[in-house]
Amino acid sequence: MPLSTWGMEHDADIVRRFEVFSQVAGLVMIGFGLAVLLGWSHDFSLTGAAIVGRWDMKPGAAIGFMMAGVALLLSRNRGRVPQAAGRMLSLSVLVLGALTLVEYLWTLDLGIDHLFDDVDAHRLGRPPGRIAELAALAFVFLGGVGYLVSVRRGLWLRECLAIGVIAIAMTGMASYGFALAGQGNDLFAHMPIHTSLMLLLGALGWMSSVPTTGLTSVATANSLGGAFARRLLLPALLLPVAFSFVFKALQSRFGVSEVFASVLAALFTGGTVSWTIWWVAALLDRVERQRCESKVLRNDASTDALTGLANRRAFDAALAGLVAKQREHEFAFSLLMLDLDRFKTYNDTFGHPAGDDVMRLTGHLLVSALRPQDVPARYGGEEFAVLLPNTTAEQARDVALRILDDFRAFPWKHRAVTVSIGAAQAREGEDGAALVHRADSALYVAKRAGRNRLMMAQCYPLPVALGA
Ligand SMILES: Nc1nc2c(ncn2[C@@H]2O[C@H](COP(=O)(O)OP(=O)(O)OP(=O)(O)O)[C@@H](O)[C@H]2O)c(=O)[nH]1
Repeated sequence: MPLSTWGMEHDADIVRRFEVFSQVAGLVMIGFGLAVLLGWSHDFSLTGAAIVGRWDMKPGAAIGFMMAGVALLLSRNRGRVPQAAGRMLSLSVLVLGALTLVEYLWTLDLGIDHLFDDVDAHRLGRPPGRIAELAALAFVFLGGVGYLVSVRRGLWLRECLAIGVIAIAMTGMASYGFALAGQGNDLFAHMPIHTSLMLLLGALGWMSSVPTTGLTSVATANSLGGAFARRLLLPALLLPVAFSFVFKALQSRFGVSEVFASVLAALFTGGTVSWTIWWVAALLDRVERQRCESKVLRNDASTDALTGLANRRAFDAALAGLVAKQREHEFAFSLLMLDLDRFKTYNDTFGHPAGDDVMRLTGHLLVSALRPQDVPARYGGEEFAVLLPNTTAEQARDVALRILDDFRAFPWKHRAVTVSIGAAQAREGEDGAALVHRADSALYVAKRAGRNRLMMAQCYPLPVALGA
């Protein structure tokens, strides 16, 4: 079932997947935070084996991620108490980050950094267990995102804050590669890589929890743009960071020169961008071709091959549409039924191919006599029908007389070709079949009256012959 927000159509399945991702992100943050806290309390480093020489996530950060994770899980619950609890937790994440920043800015110690003994503390020259500066800023942003999502306010501020968290997380990840290569002594040097990863997960989790609003609505859109965003955004976000990380790690672990590592990172990043552009171009090309093919197929299915007019199926659909529209609004429309006169003798005398030429020319004559919104159709054999929207019987009569004149004036190849016309304005509540029947009956009367003329189907007992 498609959901629609901001004029975009969203696929319910994709929306659900994003919501599930947000819940998984919440669970991972809680689990990771718990594991880190356990590590601190039992004196082992969770990431020590994988991330040599780097310090672990601080206990304060682990608690921040746990609170953000629970808030994310609660965001799915519509109850008032869980909603209020989720809002409080998000505000707590914000306050945690803000207090840490206050500590840095005014060299204060508010006592929030002393949960566990930190062996790195002396090396860093700051209180034990204090969250890195940029991680603290990211917590302020992350808490803000969570709060704004839960109160359904400040859409663009919320998206800007989420992008801020993502930017900090990605810079943290990229600079980790440099730090590995022994060149990182800047702000990011003491922000652990897994803090960056959890921040990224938190921001994406909050953005995915409201998948039909903000920037995420593009990724869940049921369109080509949505398909691009779903497939390309995350790789585009992560791959360049991953490359710089991997090649800097190569530099530090295997003694690859800095120039060579940078060249490799540039090559792979450039290759990824080129591949992405190629992929988008190939997909656009395929979509364009499919659109052309389906247009041809659609035309084939609704067009009469000989005359180029609408076929019977398209006529029936257009008639049903007008009948339905008339039921909803006050709306006049009329129908002309046309039949070539003595066409059998034409065929018999000049041959079937010459008869086909007449059929084709009839198509041209009708199109040139009508407005773009009128629907001329081949009804069957040498019988034609014309639907005239927004047209009263009087106006339909003028159109039919014009067609009669056009046939009479046309320089036909072998002999004059004329047409008989029956016209009827749709009555209120009348169905399509009844309207066709009345116009067809008028056409029959026109034939009986001598052909080459118009007969109006009226409310009067006797039809009125015109144009003879
Ligand atoms: N060439 C050609 N002839 C067609 C086509 N469709 C129908 N016809 C012919 O149109 C003729 C219709 O003949 P009738 O129904 O007897 O009517 P008529 O000769 O036009 O006479 P009235 O309608 O009474 O004026 C038949 O000979 C059909 O074969 C077509 O697509 N091409």
